[in-house]
Amino acid sequence: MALAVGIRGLTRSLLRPWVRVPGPARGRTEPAAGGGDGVRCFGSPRVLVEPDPAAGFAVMKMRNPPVNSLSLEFLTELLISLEKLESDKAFHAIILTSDCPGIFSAGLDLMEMCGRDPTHYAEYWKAVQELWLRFYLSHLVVISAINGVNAAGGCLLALSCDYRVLADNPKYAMGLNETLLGIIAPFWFKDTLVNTVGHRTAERALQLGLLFPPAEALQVGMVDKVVPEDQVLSAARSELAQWLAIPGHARQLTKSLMRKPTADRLLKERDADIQNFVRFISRDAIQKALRVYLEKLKQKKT
Ligand SMILES: CCCC/C=C\CC(=O)SCCNC(=O)CCNC(=O)[C@H](O)C(C)(C)COP(=O)(O)OP(=O)(O)OC[C@H]1O[C@@H](n2cnc3c(N)ncnc32)[C@H](O)[C@@H]1OP(=O)(O)O
Repeated sequence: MALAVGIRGLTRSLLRPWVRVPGPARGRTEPAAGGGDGVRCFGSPRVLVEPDPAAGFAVMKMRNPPVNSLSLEFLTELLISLEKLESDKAFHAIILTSDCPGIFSAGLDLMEMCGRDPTHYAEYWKAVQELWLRFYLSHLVVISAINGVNAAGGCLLALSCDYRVLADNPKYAMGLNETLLGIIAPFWFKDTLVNTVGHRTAERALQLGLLFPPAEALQVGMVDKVVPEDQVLSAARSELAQWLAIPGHARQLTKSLMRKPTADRLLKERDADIQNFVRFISRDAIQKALRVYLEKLKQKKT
């Protein structure tokens, strides 16, 4: 099986980088995230970036409606946006949020894991790994402004940030709910959760597939702050000030010191992890479980 799917090659083949933002924001000069004037938003079809270079950060808005499920194209666009900001010395931080009302992310795109062939599963999983590694180890400060429900792979993305602000709405539960789908969070999802909430809470949360409403998410340490819904972005911006006041090299090296051992575990076994995923997801019983789950999501509407 061809496992060496290069994400950089993939991004080049899939996307024209930095296409103008489609829809209402196309070609428009919007107020920058931090309030500066005249800075152009940029991005790709599924990721809108509102830069505020004067303040040193950008707001990255996920907009893959209806539920910001992490499809291969969407993962690729998120990676391109991150790379672009990381390679520009004007930016020291990102605020990651959602442009889909009430939804931060529904997690990995089930359509990418259902009824496809092993080569596709391998390519998809490599992109999921890459997204986690790049966000988890980013030299930028990454703060998530979680403005909606946030399941499984979406929760992993938020857990990879340096700080999490969650909107105080009881509907906005978040967690790694994989077991509810009959699947298993991989070891690096587990490690990221353990590093955030501790072993006992993670063990219970992972086995039961718990999605924590805001008050509980705060209590177990899954998020750092819960604020009224209309203050999520401003709270993230205020928090950023403290992080940006620290000498950058000292903060970055400390982040790496804390996170590298966890990332190295995956880096050492990356291909084996892909093969495990492909074997697991290709099993008839797992495919059936995912189809049943998808069907339940659809039936919920009727
Ligand atoms: C070894 C494997 C390891 C894998 C590791 C991680 C796995 C994951 O991340 S799996 C994904 C887990 N996610 C979930 O369990 C969330 C599922 N979704 C929901 O609970 C709801 O959709 C949500 C609460 C997010 C939003 O609810 P609504 O606003 O009521 O929207 P709908 O439920 O009607 O959804 C709209 C539309 O989107 C489709 N959908 C939802 N989630 C996903 C998804 N993760 N992937 C693909 N598609 C998704 C849903 O079926 C609806 O489709 P249509 O009926 O065609 O409109």
